[in-house]
Amino acid sequence: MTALKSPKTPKKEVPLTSLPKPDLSPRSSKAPKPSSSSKHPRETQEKKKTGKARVLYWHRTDLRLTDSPALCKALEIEGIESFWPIWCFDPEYVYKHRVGLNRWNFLLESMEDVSQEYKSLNEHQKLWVFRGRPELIFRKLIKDWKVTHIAWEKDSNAYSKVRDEKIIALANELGVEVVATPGRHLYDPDEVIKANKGKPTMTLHQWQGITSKMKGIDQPYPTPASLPDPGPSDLEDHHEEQWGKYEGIDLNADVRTGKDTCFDSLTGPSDNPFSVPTMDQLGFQPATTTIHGGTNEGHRRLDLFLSDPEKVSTFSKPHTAPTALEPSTTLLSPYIKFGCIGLRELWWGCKDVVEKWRKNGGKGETKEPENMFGQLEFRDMYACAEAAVPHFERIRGNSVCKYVAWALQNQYDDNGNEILPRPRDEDEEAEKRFEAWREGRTGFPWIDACMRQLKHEGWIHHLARHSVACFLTRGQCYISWERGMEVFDEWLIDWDPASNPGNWMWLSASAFYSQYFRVYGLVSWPQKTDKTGALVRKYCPELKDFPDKYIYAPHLAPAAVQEKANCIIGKDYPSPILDEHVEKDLCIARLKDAYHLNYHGNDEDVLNGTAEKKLKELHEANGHTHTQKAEEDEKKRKRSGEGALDKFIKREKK
Ligand SMILES: Cc1cc2nc3c(=O)[nH]c(=O)nc-3n(C[C@H](O)[C@H](O)[C@H](O)COP(=O)(O)OP(=O)(O)OC[C@H]3O[C@@H](n4cnc5c(N)ncnc54)[C@H](O)[C@@H]3O)c2cc1C
Repeated sequence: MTALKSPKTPKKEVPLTSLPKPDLSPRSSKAPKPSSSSKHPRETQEKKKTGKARVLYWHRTDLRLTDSPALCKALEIEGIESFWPIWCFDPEYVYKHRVGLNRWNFLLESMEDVSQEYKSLNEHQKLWVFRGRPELIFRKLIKDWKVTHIAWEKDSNAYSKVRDEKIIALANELGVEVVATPGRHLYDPDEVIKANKGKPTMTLHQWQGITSKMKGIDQPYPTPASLPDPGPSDLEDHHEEQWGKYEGIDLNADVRTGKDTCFDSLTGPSDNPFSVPTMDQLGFQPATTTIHGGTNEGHRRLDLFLSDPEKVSTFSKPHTAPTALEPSTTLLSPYIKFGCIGLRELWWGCKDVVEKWRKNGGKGETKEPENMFGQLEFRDMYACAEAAVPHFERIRGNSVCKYVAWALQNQYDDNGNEILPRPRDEDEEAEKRFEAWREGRTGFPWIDACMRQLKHEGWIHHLARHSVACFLTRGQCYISWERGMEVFDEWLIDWDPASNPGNWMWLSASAFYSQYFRVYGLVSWPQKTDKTGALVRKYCPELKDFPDKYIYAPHLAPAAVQEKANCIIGKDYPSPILDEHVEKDLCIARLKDAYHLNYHGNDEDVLNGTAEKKLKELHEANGHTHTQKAEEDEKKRKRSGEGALDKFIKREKK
């Protein structure tokens, strides 16, 4: 294990009242290795019958030991006799959520890493991994292991709340104490929403106003330097329950190998019980990403960022480069998503560095929202919106989402449930555009490179996310943001239930942002940070020999240039699927209509279909349909004596 600096000495003293006493110290003090003469846990327990609490610490998206308020709170429980850090591999997650191979891989690596961290504190410890539905597992463990407390890091998003409620109900039924502690955000979203009178925070300014009246952000919490022993680990599995039973559709079927053994038994293979499953056991093919999970890798990246005071102090998100081959931002999002690093470590680490930089006369310090603090605040702002808005992840029923008559919107049955698997939409053209976008073959190299990078790596730069999301929705394709979000749900390693829908609503000008007329250019935008098209050459290798001049618009290259580059557009690389400028104008016009009618996802007219009808009528009346637009363009061209492609070439020459 690498010795890591603590960003700041914690000011918070954690009272250590429990017996045996876990040692909580800052991460910088490397955990002592257990001596080779350590006794077997059961033997040790015989001698120390001092305590009576038997605690399960349930890891979810907090795969770290550092800066964990929830873990600290769990270790403070009075009189701990046995302590098991556990993980439940839930079939609902494995089958019901779209999760790409890169995120699976990252998760398993992070679980393995945290398990090793536990081992380094106490040789009898590890991450105890179970395979099955948490409510069944907890029932069994409470009975068989005589558990008295269940502790976890509380999250406020809709997914977690449903899961938490089940376990809380079970604990109440069986007389077990629950210790759920927030820690995934700078401020507990539930508290912020309460302070905002139950309303979501829809601007950063609003979030800042509310939190400025709350207690300041906690300092990083200390890392345990020792850990109580686990209790007995025998657990009879008579297959009395179908631990991994799942009857819905397997949304990850397309990335499976056809054989999955993860849920064959509650505790995993008999020769390695409670172990972290492998990709193979989960039935998955290998991942493709170069981004690796783990609290150690997360801290290495964090330390690297903090070791550059100028970079930290002058960080300005709009000035980072989406075209860079090496990430020009921190690439900490996957580690934040899986809780491999603590948020307070990053926040106070940056505060410390910036303060020193200032004292040393550093110049050019950036301010919120573009600096690092602003980035983390945006994350909290979305969490406080998601937790307060039912159906935040879709249009229908979502009170903050403007209604636009997008193509390929989610379909619902009479009971309001989404129809899955999704029937192919009647709008063939939109389906084709969507597939081309997803697969990175739109004929616009910047979009295609970003989408191919996303699929391959599970991460792309924030402004690359802007580009592809804008293109798919209000920029050119006029396709529902729900469809784009779903692809991100699957492919992003850093997928977050608040940040993903929140940012998709932002980019489609459905909420948080309203300047729908500002659209990213498919050539001009990437050219701002890289005229050579390095990212395109990497992810669209068929274009690698095009001269810089045509790298973002190879369809404009003369035939001789295409031949020389060994890539004929329309044969070796697709022709553009649409006319960038015509579609942009149409999209802006339709968004203007939608803003005029100003419907939201929970309006009665949206729920009963009237809004869509009214909007389409308005588009028709205003001349905002493809046919009307084509006729109008044709007339204009005839008047000016222009050929169909002339304007592209002129634009290119400018
Ligand atoms: C359409 C779209 C979808 C997105 N989906 C997600 C998602 O599912 N999960 C996710 O973590 N981020 C999402 N983002 C936000 C942002 O793109 C990523 O957080 C960022 O690119 C991660 O890279 P980084 O760690 O290098 O970021 P940095 O610039 O180094 O920022 C540091 C941290 O700040 C937070 N952050 C920065 N910008 C945002 C933002 N706009 N919204 C929320 N948090 C932010 C992240 O935790 C990030 O790790 C999305 C953005 C867009 C446009």
